[in-house]
Amino acid sequence: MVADKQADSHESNDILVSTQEVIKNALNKLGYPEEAYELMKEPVRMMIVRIPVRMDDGKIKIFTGYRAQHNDAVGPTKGGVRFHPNVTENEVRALSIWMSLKAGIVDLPYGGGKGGIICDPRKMSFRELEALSRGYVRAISQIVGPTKDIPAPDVFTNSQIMAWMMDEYSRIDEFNNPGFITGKPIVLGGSHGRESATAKGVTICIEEACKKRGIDIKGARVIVQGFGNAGSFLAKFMYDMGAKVIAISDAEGALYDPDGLDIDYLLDRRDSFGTVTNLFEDTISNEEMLELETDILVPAAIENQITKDNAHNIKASIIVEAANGPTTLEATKILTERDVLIVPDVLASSGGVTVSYFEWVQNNQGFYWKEEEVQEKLREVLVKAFNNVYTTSQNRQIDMRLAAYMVGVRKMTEAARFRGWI
Ligand SMILES: NC(=O)C1=CN([C@@H]2O[C@H](COP(=O)(O)OP(=O)(O)OC[C@H]3O[C@@H](n4cnc5c(N)ncnc54)[C@H](O)[C@@H]3O)[C@@H](O)[C@H]2O)C=CC1
Ligand SMILES: O=C(O)CCC(=O)C(=O)O
Repeated sequence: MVADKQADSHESNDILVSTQEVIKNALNKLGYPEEAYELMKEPVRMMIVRIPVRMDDGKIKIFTGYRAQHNDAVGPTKGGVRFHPNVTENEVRALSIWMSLKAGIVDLPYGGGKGGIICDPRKMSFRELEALSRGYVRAISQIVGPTKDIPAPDVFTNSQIMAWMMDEYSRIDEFNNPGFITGKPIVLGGSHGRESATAKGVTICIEEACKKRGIDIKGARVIVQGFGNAGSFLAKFMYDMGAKVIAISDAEGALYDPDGLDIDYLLDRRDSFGTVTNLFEDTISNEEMLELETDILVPAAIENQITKDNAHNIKASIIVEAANGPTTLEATKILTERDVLIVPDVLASSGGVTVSYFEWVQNNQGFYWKEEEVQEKLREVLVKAFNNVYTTSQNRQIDMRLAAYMVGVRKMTEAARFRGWI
């Protein structure tokens, strides 16, 4: 038990440590003093909560949850809530820092926040999940709210969970408060385009990256790791654009067809947790899939999938990170030396929080936009952000991850400076 805990904290510690390393490097390159790094290296607030839930067998189970608020110099913090057995405190800390960077890159009036609960929703009933979601909101209610910290979906959470959380917060607040959370169902104040927004943002980044590398998406080979919210919509967008999606995967394994998979068929069969490969006998492993010949590779599942151990074997010429933290720093270095273009997570996956911002704006003004308006605004934001980061990387002769951190960290550091914090 103790050994497990140590192994866990070591792994997620690495994510935090590597994030801190790039933040430090970015702040140095921008010429900020040491105090800026001291402020930015950790969340300003971290809440740990214990949530009792009566399970279907009548017994009470206590769950541990977290909410990290990285930096609120620019505005309220914002970021998703993850339900996953491997959630750790340090992972949530790192994820909250990445949210601040995303908000900076796409220029939103937010800082970063992130939440997580250690649980396996795949093994819980609907009723147990509702009780856990409501219990989490009650536990963190003092530090969240539409002008403080606005949660959203992440791994293994969805619009139904957002709806329960919004309802619980509205009860506590004693009035209907849709702006407390984003990623809600449309009938409860959700925005058109939010469900597919992360994948749409990734698609826009793929289009821009392909232009830089002279790759035609039509006919290009694409591999997508993860078939949940981000991965499944992305596979569908690529498929509809005429790309050949040769492999997809989920937590159980991967499917591969060099002639291209039938994505519509797979979408019809996947379950609500993004699992589909368990229905097939002829599967390969996630590890094997990542090393297949391809033009574009999109990790859209979990952290630390591309490491120094497999980076030399990756064949893709473009990697677009839909997932948070799929590539380690060592792997980034190896791949960059091999001239692989990596579009980093903090840029590539920022479509989700961008449309979440649109949702929050619509909730605040009580006036709702058409799907086309959302899509047009999202494209404008993402194309500008991509080119800003790309140009920074070219001008400074640095990889796109460091360039993205430089772009992302600047606004909150300036805001903190004007506030007199540093
Ligand atoms: N949903 C959103 O709006 C956003 C999601 N992201 C990131 O995208 C990634 C995926 O998130 P979602 O699609 O929302 O989650 P999801 O819960 O909808 O889907 C997760 C997918 O990853 C697969 N998976 C889980 N563990 C795996 C493993 N060990 N190996 C391979 N596949 C595994 C699952 O089977 C599922 O297909 C995460 O890193 C998340 O933080 C980033 C920005 C926004
Ligand atoms: O939609 C949001 O507010 C946050 C999405 C998120 O958690 C992420 O980008 O990692």
